[in-house]
Amino acid sequence: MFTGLSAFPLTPMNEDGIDTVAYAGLVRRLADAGVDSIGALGSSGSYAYLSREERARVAHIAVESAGTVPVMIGVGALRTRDVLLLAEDAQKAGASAVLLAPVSYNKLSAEEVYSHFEAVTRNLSIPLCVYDNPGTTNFQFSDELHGRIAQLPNVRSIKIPGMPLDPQEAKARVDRLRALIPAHVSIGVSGDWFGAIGLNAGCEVWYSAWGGLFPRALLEITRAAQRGDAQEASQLLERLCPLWDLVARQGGSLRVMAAAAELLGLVKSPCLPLPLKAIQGPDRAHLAELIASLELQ
Ligand SMILES: N[C@@H](CC=O)C(=O)O
Repeated sequence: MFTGLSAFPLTPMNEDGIDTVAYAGLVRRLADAGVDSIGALGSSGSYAYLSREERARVAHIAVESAGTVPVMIGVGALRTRDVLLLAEDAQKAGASAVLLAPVSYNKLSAEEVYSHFEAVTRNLSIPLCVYDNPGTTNFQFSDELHGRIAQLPNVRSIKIPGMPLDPQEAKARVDRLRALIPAHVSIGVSGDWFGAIGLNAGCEVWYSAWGGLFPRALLEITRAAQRGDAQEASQLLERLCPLWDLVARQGGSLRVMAAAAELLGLVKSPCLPLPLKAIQGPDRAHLAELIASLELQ
């Protein structure tokens, strides 16, 4: 399951908690578009804002609605004990894999992160993807730590943030990591504007937030890269630059994705867990124009 496009849907909320109908619709839409896997409860799925019960509910709906498409469930939490419970819930829901970020409040040491992954993988019976996302966890993995964690049982993929923009430097980055991790562990790129460069540099999977909303456009890029058409993949991604510029201006994808989902009528407004809010004002109007002009669907 750790190849191609892994799409990360939003988790829409309403006044009662999870908007289960809208969520099932978002997941079915991804499965119908033909994504290779679905990443439920990633950062785009607001995992850090939800209770254990809400997360278990989301995991069940994701697996049920995805049909035959494998589902990976985010199980990150501050305490190892809570991660173990969340991983148990994900396995009970029928998840194909779990995604684990070293969530922190106090800055974690490399040894603490290693022990955390060691404890979780020891208790898992499904694959795990290591979620490297310093922007939200405040933890910077070294390549050496990735190499150590990748040797643990059940580790099958690493989701790395970003990529050098120069193709040769990107390839060197992937090659350096590849030399440290076993062949059965795939390397995935995230940060959507790096998708084509990462796949072209040898990443096997694109972990994509916007793939959770516009699967067809991002699948086109993924398939071009997979068939070796690096130029086509880069050009298709560059076409979306105005969207990436808007995301950069807003400091991340989540609030922009929420507004896009609301504009498309895929979720009701407001759809994010408070205090988060979808973008409003001129940038929201600009987003509506972009969705139309870029023919995103
Ligand atoms: N980081 C995103 C996915 C890829 O960009 C998420 O966790 O939702």
